[in-house]
Amino acid sequence: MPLLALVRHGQSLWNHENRFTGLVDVPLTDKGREEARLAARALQGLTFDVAYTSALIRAQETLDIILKALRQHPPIIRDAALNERGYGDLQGLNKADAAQRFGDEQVKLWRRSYDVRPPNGESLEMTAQRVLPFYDRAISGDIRLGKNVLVVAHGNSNRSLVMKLDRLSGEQVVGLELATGVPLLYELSADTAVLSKQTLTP
Ligand SMILES: O=C(O)[C@@H](CO)OP(=O)(O)O
Repeated sequence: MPLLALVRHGQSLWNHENRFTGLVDVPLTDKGREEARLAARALQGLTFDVAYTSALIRAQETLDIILKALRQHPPIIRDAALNERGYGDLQGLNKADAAQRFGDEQVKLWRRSYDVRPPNGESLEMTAQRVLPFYDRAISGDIRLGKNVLVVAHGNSNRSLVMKLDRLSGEQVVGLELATGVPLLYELSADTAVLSKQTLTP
């Protein structure tokens, strides 16, 4: 049965600095590179036929480190559809400073609700509206061919995918947090139904 591994990139410079990142193209930290190596260790023993990542360097570098550690060279598809949610005017702000300025509740709504849009940015719903059509037209095609697929993307692009795969509602997705560099492994049927899910703790 085809496998789908979902990985959020390792710690980025702005994760480390606690800043809203979104579409800003920041690199990994040394800790992020180590998290990528640990993700590879957790994925050891699996063989991937194709890999997908975003157009952003933190996800691409995480994928490169994982594939190098696994000594695998599948075709890589890089697509902006898998980019992090655009955080609009919040990009670059420190998250704790933003909570002081706008209030904890407002910042939580911007960060975790399904349909509240940060100023000039994307809600999770808007992110899902570009991630899920890409899943349907590209990734699920590979799964239907029986391929094992590795996706290395971002907190909110992966939250969109998990919301679909786990059939979470807009209310349930509020509580979904994805750690950097911790693979989620789905076993799917050839018609892309989820058969099982596990978290591969490094
Ligand atoms: O800043 C961001 O782009 C994201 C991911 O790091 O943050 P959040 O946890 O608010 O979704």
